[in-house]
Order: sequence, then structure tokens, then C-alpha cells
Amino acid sequence: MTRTEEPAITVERLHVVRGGREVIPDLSCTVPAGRVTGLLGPSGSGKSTLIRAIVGVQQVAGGSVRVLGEVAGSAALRDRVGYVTQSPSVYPGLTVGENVRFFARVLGVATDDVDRVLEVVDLTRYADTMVDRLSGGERSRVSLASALLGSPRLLVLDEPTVGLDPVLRVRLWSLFADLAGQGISLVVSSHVMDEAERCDHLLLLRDGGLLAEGAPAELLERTRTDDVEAAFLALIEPGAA
Ligand SMILES: Nc1ncnc2c1ncn2[C@@H]1O[C@H](COP(=O)(O)OP(=O)(O)OP(=O)(O)O)[C@@H](O)[C@H]1O
Repeated sequence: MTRTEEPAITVERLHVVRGGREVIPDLSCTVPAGRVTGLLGPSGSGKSTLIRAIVGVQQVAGGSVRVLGEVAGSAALRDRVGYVTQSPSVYPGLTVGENVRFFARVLGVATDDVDRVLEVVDLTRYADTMVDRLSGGERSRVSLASALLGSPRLLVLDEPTVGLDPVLRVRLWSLFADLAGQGISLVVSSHVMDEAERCDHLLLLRDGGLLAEGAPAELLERTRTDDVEAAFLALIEPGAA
């Protein structure tokens, strides 16, 4: 690991209050450039809230989030960051091609980019298929295609593999690795610990705090465990490892 690039994201002392409750009390972490970073933690640990802060839609009570050298959410990042929320935003009554073309127009991206992104997510043959005829995994890929419009440098994906069968999950993770190979930085959240092994870098969250950060192998070594789930438990209860 000899990369010396600036991190894609730097979070410093982030403090978020939602509904009058401190959901992220004081969080600092980094996301390396050109890698797949997994944001892992149980339900309610703050993954979506951190993602919202990264894409600049979360009101924050303190601290800073810098993305690709800019303040999170700044206008300069508009076409450099792709974001897919937990519920894929697709219009079931439109075809795959129409959906992606619609987002291209909203983003001000040339519509000839649509063919490229459909190819990347392997949906070219479904370009004229109505979205309501697609499987859950194919629908997620329509959303992902829209997030890839305009060649963003950072992709932020909130639980993209939820509800997908194992074959599709493996396919999506291999697509993420390919994108990272092209120099794109990815943040992928999941509460499925066995997906951690597919990441280059992990951020383990619990109760709105960072439990650990590092490459999967480093975490296993540090905790003397064989899988990330065991590492997570060992980090919560150090005596239990
Ligand atoms: N709008 C809101 N108002 C108040 N509290 C909220 C709101 N949204 C989320 N929370 C709380 O903030 C905490 C973190 O939620 P968040 O959605 O970030 O977790 P998560 O790790 O993404 O969970 P999941 O895996 O279930 O999506 C939770 O305790 C949740 O109840």
C-alpha cells in the first residue's frame, strides 16, 4: 500500500443531533481514494446518518466533513459525487433507458452518457424494458447507473445489496472493485458483516461512534479473529475474543 493520495473523505469531530437525540456524538474517520470502503455496523449505528453528512444533506451540529477537497454538499461536488439511497429512486412506469435519461437531464449530463452507464451496470439489453418488470437487483442497478452519470469521482451507496440474492451480491461487489480499479472512490454501507471481506478499507460503527477503522486483514490481526463479525464482537467486548 504505497498510495500517497489525499483521502477522498475526511470527517473530523462530526456531531449530529436528530430528533433531539445525539446520534453521532463525536466521529472522526477517513475514506481513502480509489478504494472500496465498507461502512459497517448494526441497524441504528449511524451509517445512513454519516452517509447523509458525506453527501451534504444532513444538518450537522458540529465538526467538519470534507469530500474530494471541498466542504461536503458544496456546489462544486454536484457532478463529482454519485449517491444511491437505501430505496432506489426509479420510476416503475418508465423504461430503464427513460429512467436514466431523465436523471441525465436533471443533472445536466449529455444523454449519450446513458448508453455508457447502462453498459457499466450490464443493463444494456434492458434499455427498453419497463422498470416494473425488473427484479430487485436489476432495479438497484438502474439506480446505480444513474449515480454513475457524468463519471463521478466518489460513489456513495447506502445498503446497495439489501434484498439481493447471493449471486447478484457477488456481481455487484465485483462491479464495485472494477470501479475502484478505475480510480473511483466508493463508500458502501452494509449491516451484513460477511460483505466486509470484499472491501479494501472498513469503518466499523456502533452507537454513532467509530469502533475501528482499517483494512479487513488488519482488523482480524488486531483482534486475533477469523472473520469480521468475530472482530466486531471482540472490539465490543475485548475479553470475549
Ligand atoms: N429522523 C430522525 N429523527 C430522529 N432520530 C433518527 C432519525 N433518523 C434516524 N434516527 C436515529 O439515528 C440513529 C442512527 O440512524 P441511522 O439511520 O443513521 O442508522 P443506520 O446504521 O443507517 O441503520 P439501518 O442499518 O437500520 O439503516 C438511530 O438510532 C435512529 O433511530
